Amino acid sequence: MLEVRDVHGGYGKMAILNGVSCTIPKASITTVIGPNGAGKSTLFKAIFGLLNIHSGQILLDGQDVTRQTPRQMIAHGVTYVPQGRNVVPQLSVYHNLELGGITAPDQKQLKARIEAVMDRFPMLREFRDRKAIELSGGQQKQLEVARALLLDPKLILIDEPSIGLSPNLVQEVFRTLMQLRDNGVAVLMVEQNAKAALAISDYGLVLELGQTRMHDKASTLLTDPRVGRIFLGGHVEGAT
Ligand SMILES: Nc1ncnc2c1ncn2[C@@H]1O[C@H](COP(=O)(O)OP(=O)(O)OP(=O)(O)O)[C@@H](O)[C@H]1O
Repeated sequence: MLEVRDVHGGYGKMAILNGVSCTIPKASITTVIGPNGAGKSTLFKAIFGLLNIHSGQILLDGQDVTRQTPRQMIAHGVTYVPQGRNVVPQLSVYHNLELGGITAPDQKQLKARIEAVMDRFPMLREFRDRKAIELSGGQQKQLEVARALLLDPKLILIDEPSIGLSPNLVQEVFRTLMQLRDNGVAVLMVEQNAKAALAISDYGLVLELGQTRMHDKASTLLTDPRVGRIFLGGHVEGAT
């Protein structure tokens, strides 16, 4: 579905991505791992049209989408859930969903789509009139994911979904991502919690110094001693 071909780019003239390549199939989860500053979040910005791309190509279903704007990427079926808390804290859950749908290409369908995402996340229906700030961290992340789903994405880019969440809530968010995968969505996530993320992923992408170092099945990376040694502090099972 998504193909990133030898992308170089950065902020202004400063190069951060120095040759990133990967292929993201439909109905799959890929986790991007790598040391701090490796360019993981920058890769997402490159895909979503928020970065100055110096060279290389980004293809979506075979179509060249390099240097498209975020609005165009949304129209192509790509959504981006940035790092941190992105809900409007003082607004209700329902109002947050309405706001999230503002950029949806088909506004007539918005109400029906909100109903559909509330069917998918019954918690949101239960708390529809509650202020977003009153939800737990995991529930707020689910609200963000639900908001992204209003745009009917085929590819969702999600940056550090587990940050600040307790282990139970992390599992809840991961389950949501697995459900999306089972419904045909491609998920590309950056996650510090690399071992847990790879365990629910189909593929892993290892970035270092803005370059693709490894791109393989998640199960292969999980048992690769290099991954454990370099990026996970030796915590991956089987690593020496
Ligand atoms: N808006 C920006 N302007 C200039 N430089 C930036 C900007 N955002 C990030 N950078 C730089 O780009 C490099 C890569 O940052 P990026 O956030 O992509 O790394 P990362 O792999 O996601 O790191 P982390 O795991 O710490 O989140 C860093 O050196 C960072 O300082």
